[in-house]
Amino acid sequence: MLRYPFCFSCLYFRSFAYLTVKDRLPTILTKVIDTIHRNKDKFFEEHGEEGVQAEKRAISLLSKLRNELQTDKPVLALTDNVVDTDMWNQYLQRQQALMDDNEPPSWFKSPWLYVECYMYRKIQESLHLNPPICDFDVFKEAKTKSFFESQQPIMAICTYLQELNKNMDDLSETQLLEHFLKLLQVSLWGNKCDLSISAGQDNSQKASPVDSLEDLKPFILVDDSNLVWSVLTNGKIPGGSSKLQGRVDIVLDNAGFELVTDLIFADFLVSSGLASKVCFHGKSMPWFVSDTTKEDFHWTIRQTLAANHKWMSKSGAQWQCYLKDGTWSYYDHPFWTLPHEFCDMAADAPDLYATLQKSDLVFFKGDLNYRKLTSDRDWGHTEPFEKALRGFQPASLCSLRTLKANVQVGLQPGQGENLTAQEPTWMTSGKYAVVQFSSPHREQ
Ligand SMILES: O=P(O)(O)OC[C@H]1O[C@](O)(CO)[C@@H](O)[C@@H]1O
Ligand SMILES: [Mn+2]
Repeated sequence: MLRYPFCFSCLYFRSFAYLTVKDRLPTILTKVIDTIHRNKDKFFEEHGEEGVQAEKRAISLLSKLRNELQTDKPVLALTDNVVDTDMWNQYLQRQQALMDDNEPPSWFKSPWLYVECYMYRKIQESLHLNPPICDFDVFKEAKTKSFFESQQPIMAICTYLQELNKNMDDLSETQLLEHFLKLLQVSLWGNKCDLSISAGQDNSQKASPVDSLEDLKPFILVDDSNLVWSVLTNGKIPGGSSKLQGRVDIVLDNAGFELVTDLIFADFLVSSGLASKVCFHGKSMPWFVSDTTKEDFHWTIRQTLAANHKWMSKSGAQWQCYLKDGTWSYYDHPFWTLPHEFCDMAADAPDLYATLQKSDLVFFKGDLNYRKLTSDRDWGHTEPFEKALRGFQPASLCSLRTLKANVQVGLQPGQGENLTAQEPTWMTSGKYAVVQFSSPHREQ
């Protein structure tokens, strides 16, 4: 039987996992409680006294949750009876079976990935159990703020895109490749701007993204962009003129600036003819503070369209058209907000796996997706990406991720050790990134 490294958990005092659960998660919960409380008047206006009672009950459930987390109590089964409740409760059973001495899984004695996802799902449960306010997005304010705080760089990349679109037909293949690499990297570095690593603090993009790409290049630890380009050009080396014109999927991460960079990249893929169709995948509930929901996705496009800036507004209008005519589509699937590693997808969400199999290339944005791709385990840094995927290969795939958790595979011998010696926090600071590719069609 194959043996895999251990999952990260909070058992190791001072580990990043431990500090996240001990410090960052309670801070996020406190902010959630505060947000719900500050919206009391809104709940009253919308639902009368029932809304106020719902607000009180939700806060009391969340305070209880924070206390259970901080005192390492057992993780409890969910009781809200919605579409994914059974999946969560079955997963708890699975965790229980893995525990030594038949102890119940608890906050600090379970895999980090599991308890972190569980906290976000429990926030949702506290709202589900209080129906008048069950659709309230506790992170909406933070996501909106991050979008508005990034207006300058958003204008800059929309202008870049529209200038490029005007001249698209005259570009040589080499020029096309250059623009492809730039916009891929803009989308990559857009992942710096998540609000979970900063426990909800402002983390928005301030500088113009295209200008800083050259300076950021040394921080890309694995760069498989050429392999991604090969897929999009049917394996032809620059100089040929073949374009794939196939289907690209983007498994989204954060709303705000990062989402705009993904939309820009998707626009480029379609307007250049490299892809004929883009399918976006988002979360079906508020998740890890800044992750994109269906509401965030459409809100962002509407805001871009309504902006008082010619090129932003033109971009937003184009994106609306792509959605209307089916060139772009948005999907959410409950699997993205389960705690499962992606190698479980084929068995636990076969419909989603089959959907991804129809794609020619799937981008996975962000750190959490990387943790799920690699099962959040303590792999050696030189282990091949394919090995860490543990059979998850629905299609050619590429992770675009800035490092914010201590898993990283596919490095050169000595690369990880050198980084650790120079900069002990290289895996969690968000300063480094990877463009990491894997394909079922690739010779290993
Ligand atoms: O938005 P991303 O890139 O998935 O990052 C989510 C963050 O949450 C974490 O799971 C830690 O809370 C890290 O992995 C990462 O910092
Ligand atoms: Mn995120």
